[in-house]
Amino acid sequence: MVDPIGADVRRPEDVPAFDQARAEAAVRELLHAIGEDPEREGLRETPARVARAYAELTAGLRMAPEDVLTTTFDLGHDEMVLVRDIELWSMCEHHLVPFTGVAHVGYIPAETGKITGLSKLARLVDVYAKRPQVQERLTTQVADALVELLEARGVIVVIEAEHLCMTMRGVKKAGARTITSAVRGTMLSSPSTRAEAMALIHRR
Ligand SMILES: Nc1nc2c(ncn2[C@@H]2O[C@H](COP(=O)(O)OP(=O)(O)OP(=O)(O)O)[C@@H](O)[C@H]2O)c(=O)[nH]1
Ligand SMILES: [Zn+2]
Repeated sequence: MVDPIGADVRRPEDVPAFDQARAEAAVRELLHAIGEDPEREGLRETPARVARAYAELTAGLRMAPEDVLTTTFDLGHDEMVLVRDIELWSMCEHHLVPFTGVAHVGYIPAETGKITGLSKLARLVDVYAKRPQVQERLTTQVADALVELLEARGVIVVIEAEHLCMTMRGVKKAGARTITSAVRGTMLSSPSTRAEAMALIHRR
């Protein structure tokens, strides 16, 4: 099943287990294809290493947001919470090379004051970053998970990233940064709330 922006919307339990042997065979084949000799000393362990690396870099495919938003507290705090500059490494689904940057994640809790641990916001970013991605979808998935699971009244997610597929190949424009945002609830309906969040995000 695919959503309008092409996301894989399978439940994590419906995603097959990572197939180490198949990934190793594919990397060996890729080495052949580029004209290398996978049997030479320096490359002998490479297919296994690359496969393990891909297992780690795609671990988010086998995780759901509720696996990381485990700790919620009813603190009665209903004002904005914003974690800025969350380091981000993901993998562009067009070229399978990294894109990297920062995510800023802010929300206005539900009226009950239901909040989560700050580290869980960073873990949530990783659930969606550790899979083949496009930046726009990553941004909206993080925002929608906070609306759904925390019942947050307002959410803002801003991601600033550099795509290595634009830096090391293709147009080769180092330093170009892509900025995406997803805004929900009161962050959308109240310009002053959104302006406050933006000011906090951009304060240096
Ligand atoms: N919207 C969006 N585009 C992305 C993202 N990551 C990579 N891309 C773009 O995806 C596009 C794929 O374009 P194609 O023309 O199919 O592939 P290509 O020939 O390799 O394109 P070039 O990168 O321009 O050489 C490129 O323009 C990439 O810059 C992303 O996160 N979001
Ligand atoms: Zn790319």
